[in-house]
Amino acid sequence: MARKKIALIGAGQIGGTLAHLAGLKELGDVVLFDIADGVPQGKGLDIAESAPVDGFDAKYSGASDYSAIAGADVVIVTAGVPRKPGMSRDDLIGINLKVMEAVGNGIKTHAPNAFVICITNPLDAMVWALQKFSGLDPKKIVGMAGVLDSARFRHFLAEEFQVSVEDVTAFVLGGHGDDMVPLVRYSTVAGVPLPDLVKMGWTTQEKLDAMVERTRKGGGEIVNLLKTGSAFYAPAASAIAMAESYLKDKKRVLPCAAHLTGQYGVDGLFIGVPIVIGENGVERIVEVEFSADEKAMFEKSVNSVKGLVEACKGINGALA
Ligand SMILES: NC(=O)C1=CN([C@@H]2O[C@H](COP(=O)(O)OP(=O)(O)OC[C@H]3O[C@@H](n4cnc5c(N)ncnc54)[C@H](O)[C@@H]3O)[C@@H](O)[C@H]2O)C=CC1
Ligand SMILES: O=C([O-])CC(=O)C(=O)O
Repeated sequence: MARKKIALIGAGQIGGTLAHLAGLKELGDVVLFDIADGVPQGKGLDIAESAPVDGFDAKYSGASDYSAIAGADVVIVTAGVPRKPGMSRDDLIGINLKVMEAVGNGIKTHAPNAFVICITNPLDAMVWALQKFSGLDPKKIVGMAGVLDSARFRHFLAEEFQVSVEDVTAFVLGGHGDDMVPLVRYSTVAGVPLPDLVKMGWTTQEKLDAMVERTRKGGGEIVNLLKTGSAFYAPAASAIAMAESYLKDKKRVLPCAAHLTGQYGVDGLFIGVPIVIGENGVERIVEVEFSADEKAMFEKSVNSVKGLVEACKGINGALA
């Protein structure tokens, strides 16, 4: 059986980490693409030289020509720029929208049947634009944010409760901005919802609220620590989980930015919701019930994404 082909558009901090993880997990052969000629080739060779030590088989190549991604089963897009301290993700919209146009055209020409995972920020607007530029079936393109935001929440919860991260589940939905929606009612330890854990005295409402707030600002916390860029280990791990679910038809239920056509009262936007990822891409959109408070938070987050999409249309008339 031929190996799967994974194309990584952008060979920066996340792209390099994705390439390493894809090899360690033997998901397939990896092509790194970047406009900075030499970087994708160098990272590819460096990781390939680690394979004998770690004992995995995967071919690595680097390129600055889109023809190299031809026939890719999965394309993961991190091309663009990250933010620095003092910036919001939304400040990246102008420069990264131009990048999405180039990447979308490359995918349209060379890998139109791939399952595409967009990571570039501001995420929900960039995945929307990438779908428009590439013309991909909306079921074959998703944005990575919810898995990362939920992982951050799970980490904070596991530390607070002193339990294994494996036994903590969390769902963070909505757009990937500071008004994202961590759903405490749908987050659990060993199946016990967080509000029940407050009642059981495991934590206090104040501490839970603080963890929710820290999750919302989780990206900025890392940006302020790193100073030169943004998080890359957890974002790469999150996208690899999504790619693995597609490549192995695992049908995992993961919070991702998916194209909505009326679900959650949203039409024509990409918003973070729980979806099933299998061999057909987005196989199901899971519509959970919201309380009035949750609905209000979700709508606020959707409105932020709407504003960004309108801004994209203003910048590039072809999207209007
Ligand atoms: N969705 C999410 O949850 C997260 C999103 N991000 C976003 O991911 C993006 C990438 O982050 P990093 O890898 O840390 O940045 P980075 O700066 O390390 O890498 C970006 C790479 O893109 C390349 N690039 C720029 N324009 C290109 C083009 N037109 N075609 C191909 N390659 C191009 C650059 O040469 C660079 O190597 C940023 O926009 C960042 O904000 C970062 C973390 C989490
Ligand atoms: O905060 C950023 O700029 C990068 C990002 O999206 C995250 O780490 O959540």
